[in-house]
Amino acid sequence: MTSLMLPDIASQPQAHATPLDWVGMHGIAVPIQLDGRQVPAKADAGVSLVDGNARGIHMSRLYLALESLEAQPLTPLAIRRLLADFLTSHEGLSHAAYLSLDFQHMLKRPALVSPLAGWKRYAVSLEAKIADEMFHVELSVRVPYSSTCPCSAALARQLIQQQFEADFAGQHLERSAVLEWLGTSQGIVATPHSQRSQAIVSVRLQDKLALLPITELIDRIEASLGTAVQTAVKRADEQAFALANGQNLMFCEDAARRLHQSLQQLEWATAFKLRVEHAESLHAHDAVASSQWRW
Ligand SMILES: Nc1nc2c(ncn2[C@@H]2O[C@H](COP(=O)(O)OP(=O)(O)OP(=O)(O)O)[C@@H](O)[C@H]2O)c(=O)[nH]1
Repeated sequence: MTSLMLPDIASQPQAHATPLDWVGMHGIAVPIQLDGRQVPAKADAGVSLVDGNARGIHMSRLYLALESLEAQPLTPLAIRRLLADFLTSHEGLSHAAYLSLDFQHMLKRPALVSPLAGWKRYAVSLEAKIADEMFHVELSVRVPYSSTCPCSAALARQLIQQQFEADFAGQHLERSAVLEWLGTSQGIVATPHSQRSQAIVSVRLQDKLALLPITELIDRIEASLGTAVQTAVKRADEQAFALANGQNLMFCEDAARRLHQSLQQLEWATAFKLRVEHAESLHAHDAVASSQWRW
């Protein structure tokens, strides 16, 4: 049997003419090219089905078009061309084309003090579409960081002051005795709580952008939050991290405001939304703040 004789169900007329917003495939395995490396990604690819009389779209045409991602670096232009291919291959059937990509972006990060370095893995997703002949692309990243509660820090300091009063009341202060006291957990009786936190940021990119600013966005987020989680850590690095956290106390509101102000400076972003989640060690629930700009 030749392919000409195979039944083509998708092309058959449809009894109930109802257009559909999105038809396609979810969770396709595709290799993409990032920073000269091949990275495994998961794609959702779809088009609208505006011809309500057509039974179905041509899934294989979308699937095969995705092969272009393997052969070139992932850029906004490459994504735009791919979406244009989706539409060309569905002429008369579709007006809108969609692509989502999920992958992990690996970055090597230096330690704070020691000459060590290690890898960090960031969850990245891209949402792109051509609709009403306009191209839109949104880049989302999930960035872990450390936050120390400012209220908890103040309460701990107060307890240390009270302990100092109790231990040294009425005494002539000996510098060496105070120094020794400062180095004990009987003196420094309380510590503030810290939490591993996450910033989830989505940025709508300018449509003429030549490159995908994934690393730039992650760097911007980590710089504005101040206490990124670490990779390879020796004791000197851990001590530097403790100092950085002590000088960077923040509620989730502080983190969200900092991020908002910093993201507004991005030249290549036309809109953004952000959410920060502080996985509290004080509670079994999280403290969360979110914000958006022109979203
Ligand atoms: N439209 C549609 N196709 C599906 C679905 N599930 C599986 N398929 C299959 O996807 C395969 C590819 O469809 P097409 O792209 O139309 O394949 P084709 O007709 O050989 O390719 P063209 O000649 O390019 O149209 C077919 O074998 C369909 O049966 C579905 O829910 N909808």
